[in-house]
Parts: sequence; C-alpha cells; structure tokens
Amino acid sequence: MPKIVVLGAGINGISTALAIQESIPKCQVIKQRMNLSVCVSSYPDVQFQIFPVTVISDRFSPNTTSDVAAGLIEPYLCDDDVDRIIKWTRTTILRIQEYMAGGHPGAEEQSGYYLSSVKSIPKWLEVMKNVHILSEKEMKEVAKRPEHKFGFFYTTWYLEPTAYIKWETEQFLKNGGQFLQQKINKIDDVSKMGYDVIVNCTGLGSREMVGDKEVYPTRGQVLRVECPRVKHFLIDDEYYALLNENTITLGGTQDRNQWNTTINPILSQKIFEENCRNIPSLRSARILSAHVDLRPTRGTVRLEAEPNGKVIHNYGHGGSGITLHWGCAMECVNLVKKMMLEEKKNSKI
Ligand SMILES: Cc1cc2nc3c(=O)[nH]c(=O)nc-3n(C[C@H](O)[C@H](O)[C@H](O)COP(=O)(O)OP(=O)(O)OC[C@H]3O[C@@H](n4cnc5c(N)ncnc54)[C@H](O)[C@@H]3O)c2cc1C
Ligand SMILES: N[C@H](Cc1ccccc1)C(=O)O
Repeated sequence: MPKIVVLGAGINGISTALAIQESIPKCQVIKQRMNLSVCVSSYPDVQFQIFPVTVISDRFSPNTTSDVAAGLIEPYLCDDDVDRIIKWTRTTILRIQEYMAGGHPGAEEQSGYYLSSVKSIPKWLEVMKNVHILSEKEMKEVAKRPEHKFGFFYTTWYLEPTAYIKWETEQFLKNGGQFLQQKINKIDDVSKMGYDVIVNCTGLGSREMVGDKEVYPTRGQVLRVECPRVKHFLIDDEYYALLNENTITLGGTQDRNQWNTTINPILSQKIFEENCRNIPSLRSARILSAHVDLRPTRGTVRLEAEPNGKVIHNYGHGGSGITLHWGCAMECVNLVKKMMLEEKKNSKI
C-alpha cells in the first residue's frame, strides 16, 4: 500500500494531490452500498481507501505565492519549451471550463487588449479565443502611449487562486486526503518518514529544500482595486490591469533575484498612475490592498521523476503557475502511476 505525499500547498501542490486522487481511484475514499440480494438488505456505507494522499506544507492558502497571483491564464516568465507550455495551458483551460460549468466561484472569461512597442505574435495566442490583430486604424483608437505601436484583442480566462484552492481543498478532504503543517528542511527527511512516493511542489522553497540554485525569485508587486466601470483587461510591455470576479489586479513589476517582500508604497503609486494612463476610468477606482510575492523562476519548469528514486518534482513555474497548474498536475499523475508500477514490479521480485 504505497503512501503518497505531496510537499507544498500552493496551487501546484493542492492540484497535484487532487489530480492523484481523481486519477488513481484507490487514492480516494470510495463509498459503496453493499446490496446483498440474499437478505435483501444493504450494508451501511462502506468506505474503501487504499492509498491515502497526504499534503505537507509550512504555509497554506491564503498565505502562499499562489494567493497573490492575478489569476490570468497566459504564459509569462517561463522560458520552457513553448509547445510544452501550450500543452499544459490547454489542459488547464479545459479544467477551468469544467470548474466554471460547475458554477464554482472565481473563474470566468475575460477579454481585452495587449499593446506593445514591438510587433510580435506569441505562439500561446493559439489557445485564446476571439483573437483579432488590431489594424493601424484600430491602433490609433486604442493606443494610450506613443510606444503602443502594435496590439491584439483576445479572450482568455481568470482563475482566482484563493477561491479555487479553497474548492480544491474541500474536494481533497472529501476524498480522504490529509494535511500536515510542517517545514521540511531537506527532502531526504521526508524519505525517512516512510513515504513511497514524494511529489515536490514547493516552488521557490526548492532552492533550499532540494538545493536547486536554478530556481530564483522574480519579485512582483500588485494592487487590488475596485472599479466596476472597467470591463476589459489591458496589458502592455510593463503594466497590466487584469479582471477578477469583483476586483481588478494592477501590476506589475518583475525584479529578478529580488527577495524583498516588503510593499514599496512609491511603487504602488507608480503602478496605479501608469495603469490610469492606460485606462483613464481607473482614476475612479477604490484601492483595496497591495501585495508582493516572489515568482519561482527557473529556466524550465522542473517536472520529472528522480531516476531510480521515489521523488517527483513539479516546481519553477515562474509567472505562469496558475496557467500551467492542471497540465503539470496531470503529467505528475503519469509519473506517479509509473513509479507505483515500478514499485509493484520490484516488490514482486
Ligand atoms: C505578483 C504576482 C502575480 C502573478 N500572477 C500570475 C497570473 O496572473 N497567472 C499565473 O499563471 N501566474 C501568476 N503568478 C505566478 C504564480 O503565482 C506562481 O507561478 C505560482 O503561485 C507557483 O505556485 P506553486 O504552487 O508552485 O508555489 P507556491 O504558491 O509558492 O507554493 C509553494 C508551497 O510550498 C510550501 N513550501 C515551500 N518550501 C517548503 C518547505 N521547505 N517545507 C514545507 N513547505 C514548503 C509553501 O508553504 C507553499 O505552500 C504571479 C506571481 C506573482 C508574484
Ligand atoms: N503572469 C502575471 C501577470 C502578467 C500577465 C501578463 C504579462 C505580465 C504579467 C504575473 O506574473 O505578474
């Protein structure tokens, strides 16, 4: 009976733990009514759970990096292979559409503009809806700055991390999942805890916990404001105003190798002013809060099983952790299944 543990409770940790439960039936509690024809009676609900899944983390939502994210579905600050990114993004979009179909909170389509000083059409645009490259005439109407030379309109989604992780957590617990609050100093400490499969989703924490100096912080500061008049997002080369359920997230900064998580009020003012230049209606916005966190940035997302080991890594999503989460979680499930099969074969010997 392999014991599975997931390290980390951000969007990648919780999603991977839930994906394992949903994809490996023995990893969730199955309630079955045992109807016996002989005495035309039925046993009380019988619960089967063979492989419990545990999540160990030092912090939980709403106190993770994931909770600070604007929730925009769009790859950013992730230099991974673009086809891998697109594959993961597509899987996430399907999951969001299922989540939306369930009427759950914090997810919706959002449409808007990407305005830039350079003419370039990102490959990830192929996963978006209603894509329209702006004509010169349309650019004249939409551009807010002389450097806005090129742009396009499209529809993507937002997925509010805190609301979504809350829902995922409820499903995870319903499936018999368990939580343990603990800081892991070295991943080897977990091996000694008797787990057979360890999935590492600790984001930037992997720098110390696994000793991976390839993962580093990119500091991001944002504002949450209320401004019902604004109906479209607007992203340009430096700033962004992104829709959420009842608020707008204004960003944004991307300072590599900056560890400081103290909010800089001067920066907040600049983020507000620059976004008002792009969307004048924001002048009437009510500023609700400011946030800072550190994007777990890495050349590529580390999503792999350690050879001949029991550890699977899923971290280093940069500015795209919400965008890639379900695609990465499902790829982790395949690695877990493979590892369990290996384990079964070896134990037979
Ligand atoms: C300002 C800002 C805006 C963003 N906007 C977006 C966006 O719009 N769209 C998008 O796709 N992405 C966005 N991102 C990026 C996104 O937030 C991250 O990529 C994502 O949160 C990474 O998720 P994660 O679960 O891997 O890491 P985290 O959310 O950091 O979770 C890591 C977990 O591991 C735990 N942990 C770490 N080390 C240890 C340890 N040693 N022992 C025990 N537990 C440990 C932590 O407590 C935490 O629970 C944004 C990021 C920032 C900073
Ligand atoms: N991905 C988000 C928001 C963003 C979207 C588009 C461009 C830049 C940033 C971030 O990391 O801040």
